[in-house]
Amino acid sequence: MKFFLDTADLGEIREAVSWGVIDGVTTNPSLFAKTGGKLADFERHIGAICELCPGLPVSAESCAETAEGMVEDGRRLAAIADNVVVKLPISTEALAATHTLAQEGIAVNMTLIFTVPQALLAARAGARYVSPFVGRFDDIAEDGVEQLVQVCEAIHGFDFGHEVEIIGASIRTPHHVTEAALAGCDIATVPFKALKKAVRHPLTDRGLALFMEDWKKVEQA
Ligand SMILES: O=C[C@H](O)COP(=O)(O)O
Repeated sequence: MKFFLDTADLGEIREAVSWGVIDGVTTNPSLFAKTGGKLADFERHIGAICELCPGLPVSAESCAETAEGMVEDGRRLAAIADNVVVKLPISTEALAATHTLAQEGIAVNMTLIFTVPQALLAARAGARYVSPFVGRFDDIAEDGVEQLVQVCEAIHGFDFGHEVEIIGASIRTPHHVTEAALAGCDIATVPFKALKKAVRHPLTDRGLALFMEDWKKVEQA
């Protein structure tokens, strides 16, 4: 399974890319808002992310409400850099926009996917990436992992006539990362904080402390 970083923070992207584990970046309006950036800075900011990870897919979301608006945004976003993927929240308008953008060779990441039918429709319309959410199910006391498993089974068993990768999204914990991998996700998009947590384990910390202690004995001997 590949890892995308779910952030619009340039410092986080720079650091995680330096670890050699990042295969792409996903952003959304909430993540961009967190950076404190203004609307006028949005496209420049996406360009800066693309420069930090050349050749790796970077999802940039359109907030248009009509298919025409999404297509227009999509073309403009795709012109920022070759590695931009246009992110569209699923709706009938977004399906139509995806159909048009895909025919023009512009990759779409269809987001806010919570069910198998939504995932199938996104892929049928031409989405290159389909993003089922996990954590937001947990927020309403439902099982996000169960839905993720079903989406993976439904998508991977069908030939859509183009490549479709599943991005496990709304991943909040190392446990979600494990479940996404076991469900068969092609990619998990993980916030920086959760990615850092996934590196750690209390037994790793304890083992390292012991190694350091014993090494001091060797040094003193
Ligand atoms: O846009 C996709 C994000 O993965 C959503 O994550 P979140 O539910 O933690 O906001």
